[in-house]
Amino acid sequence: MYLNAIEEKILSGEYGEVLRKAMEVVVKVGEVLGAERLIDITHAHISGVSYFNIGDDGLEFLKDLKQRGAKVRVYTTANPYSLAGLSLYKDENINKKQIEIIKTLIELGIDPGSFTCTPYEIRRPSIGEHLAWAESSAVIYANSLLGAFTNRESGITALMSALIGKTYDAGMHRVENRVATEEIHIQFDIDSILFASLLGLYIGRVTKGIPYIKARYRAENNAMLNLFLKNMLASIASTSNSSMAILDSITPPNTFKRDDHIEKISIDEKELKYDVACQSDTLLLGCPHLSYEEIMTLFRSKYMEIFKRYGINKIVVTAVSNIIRYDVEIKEVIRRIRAMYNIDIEVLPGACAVVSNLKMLKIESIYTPHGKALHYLYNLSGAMPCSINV
Ligand SMILES: C[C@@](O)(CCOP(=O)(O)O)CC(=O)O
Repeated sequence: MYLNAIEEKILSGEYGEVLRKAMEVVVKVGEVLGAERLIDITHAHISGVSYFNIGDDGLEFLKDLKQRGAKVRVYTTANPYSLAGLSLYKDENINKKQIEIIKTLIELGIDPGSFTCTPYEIRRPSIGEHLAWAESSAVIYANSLLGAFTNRESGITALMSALIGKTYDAGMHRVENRVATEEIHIQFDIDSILFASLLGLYIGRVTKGIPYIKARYRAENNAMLNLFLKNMLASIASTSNSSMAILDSITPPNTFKRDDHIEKISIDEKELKYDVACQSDTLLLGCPHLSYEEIMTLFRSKYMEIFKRYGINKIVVTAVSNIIRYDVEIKEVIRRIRAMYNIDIEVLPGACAVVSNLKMLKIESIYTPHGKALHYLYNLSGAMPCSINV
């Protein structure tokens, strides 16, 4: 791989051991993927934040980096923390360790107002920006909807890229690699989060890499349309390694190439099964995180009546941290919903229920319309996910 003079110096250790190691990791991964050079990034997003996922070893690794003076070189956001970040566990040690992870990441230079799986709601990349993002749902959103360029990084490679402000020029960073592998025709109107999700989970299972999706979306407003798209994409990324889908008439032109001689697949509503026979009195909304507009769209009578019919009396909402700007408005709606429907709502900015041990919080099962949560909840949190048609 060609390295410029500064990159060479970093790699030879002239700027210290932390940067040398970070450069070594990025160059090695790049060489394996056939990169000929490094490119500058504008924004890194790291995963590996939940104490339940990274454990003591992960925390030690981050603390060691900090002690060696590591600091990110570019704007960097981080994934949400587990519910232990809000001190929700009886086990003080778990809360303490999660808070230490958060503190260490902030000391490394991560935006303290981030901690979200939707970093594009904190800083929206422009078309053509090169990023080093982990978090599969954010990666596929950035490539497919925003016209940005990022590979699906691991927590470690994204962090190493953040430290040097660069990534390797391979994979999704090159337009010639952004070619659809099959054309998928959706035979029904996408009109709910659940069906957008089930469709995404299905597409993830059949795609060879980059599905070209032709679909009609029937959404009441832009917030709902965004919910359909982001849940479909997050679900594709849950059941596949895919880091991009090309959405007909939506994905920005010139950020992908077309090949007309690809397999055509058509998907009918009947193929999407969701008869999970389980029930709960609790609903999880916000996987990926909800924005303020999305919360307000879902906190309306139309949906509360559906939730009541399912026997739900508690809603846990995980959301992008910047919704705290609308604290007064959100609290007022929550108060009205409690009075009218007897449903308690807890909004948790910055946190993620899916990466938290829910069994320890005595949550055995939970309703959710989100495909990513339906896919990961059981293995990551121990709670049984029940699908709800919203
Ligand atoms: C399932 C997933 O969202 C878990 C992220 O948790 P953490 O930030 O690695 O603790 C990872 C992904 O989808 O990229």
